[in-house]
Amino acid sequence: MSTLALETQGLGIRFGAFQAVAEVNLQLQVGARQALIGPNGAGKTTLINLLTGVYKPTAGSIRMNGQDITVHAADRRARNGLARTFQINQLFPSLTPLLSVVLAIHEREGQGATWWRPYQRSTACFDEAHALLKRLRLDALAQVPVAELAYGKQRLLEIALALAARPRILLLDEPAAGVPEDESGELFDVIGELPSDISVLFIEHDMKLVFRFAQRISVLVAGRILTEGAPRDIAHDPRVREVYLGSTHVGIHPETAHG
Ligand SMILES: Nc1ncnc2c1ncn2[C@@H]1O[C@H](COP(=O)(O)OP(=O)(O)OP(=O)(O)O)[C@@H](O)[C@H]1O
Repeated sequence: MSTLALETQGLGIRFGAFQAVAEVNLQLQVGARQALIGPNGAGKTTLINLLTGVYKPTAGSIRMNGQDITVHAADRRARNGLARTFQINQLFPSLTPLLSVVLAIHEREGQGATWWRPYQRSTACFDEAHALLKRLRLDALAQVPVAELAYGKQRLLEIALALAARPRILLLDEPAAGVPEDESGELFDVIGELPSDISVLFIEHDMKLVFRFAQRISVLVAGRILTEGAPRDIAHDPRVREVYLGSTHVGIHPETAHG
C-alpha cells in the first residue's frame, strides 16, 4: 500500500457556532496534481489553513507521508516538506527575483537572520536560485525588480519561493487569481511541469484550467466534500453542475477533462 502525501480524517473546524469545515476525508496521492474546487465561501482556504497548521482543527486528524501531524505547528510542517502560496501576493516589490529566491534558500538553510553577510561562500545558493528561476521560466527576468514584472510572472515567482524550501507537498491557493487569461495558461503549464515527486493540491476557480491540469478533483461545498474523482466524472456529476448553476464565471467543460 503506497503512503499518501496528505490524508485527513473527519477534519473540521468551527469558528464559534459556524462550522466552516466538517468531516473532510481528503487524500492527496504522492505526485498528484489535484484541484480543490467549490463555490465562494465553501471553506477551501480554511482547509488549506488547516493543512498548513495556521488553524487548529476542532475535529479530526491530518497525516503527512503517513505521520500524524495534527498537532504540529506550521513551521514544523514546513520544515517537513509542506509549502504553500497565498491568494494575495506576498512579494517584496523592490527586490529582484534572483535575490528573492536567494533569500528563500538562505531561510531554508537556517541563515535567514544573517542574509546580508558576504556571499562569497554562496555560489551554490546562486546556482540553485538560477536553476529554480529557469524551471519557472523566469531566468530572463532574474534581475528585474519584482514591481516591474507582469502579474503572472509575480505569481510564478511566488511558486519559486515556495519551491526554494524544497517541499514534497505544494499547496497553491488560487495561483492564477488576478492573472490575465493569456498568462494563466503559461502559469499552469509551469505547474504541470513541476517534478513528479512533488504532490500538488491547488485551489482554482477557472474551470478551464482545472479541467486541463487536474488529474483528480475534490469538490467542497459548505465545508464538506460533496464528491471527489477523475475530472471526467466530476464534469458529468449533476450535483456539481447544480452547485455551479447560475454562476457566470464558472463553466464545466467535460470535453477538456482528463479521463
Ligand atoms: N478566522 C475565521 N473566523 C470566522 N470565520 C471564518 C474565518 N476564516 C474563514 N471563515 C469563514 O469560513 C467560510 C469559508 O471561508 P474560506 O475563505 O475558507 O472559503 P473559500 O472557499 O476559500 O472562499 P473563496 O473561494 O471565496 O476564497 C467563510 O464563511 C468565512 O467567512
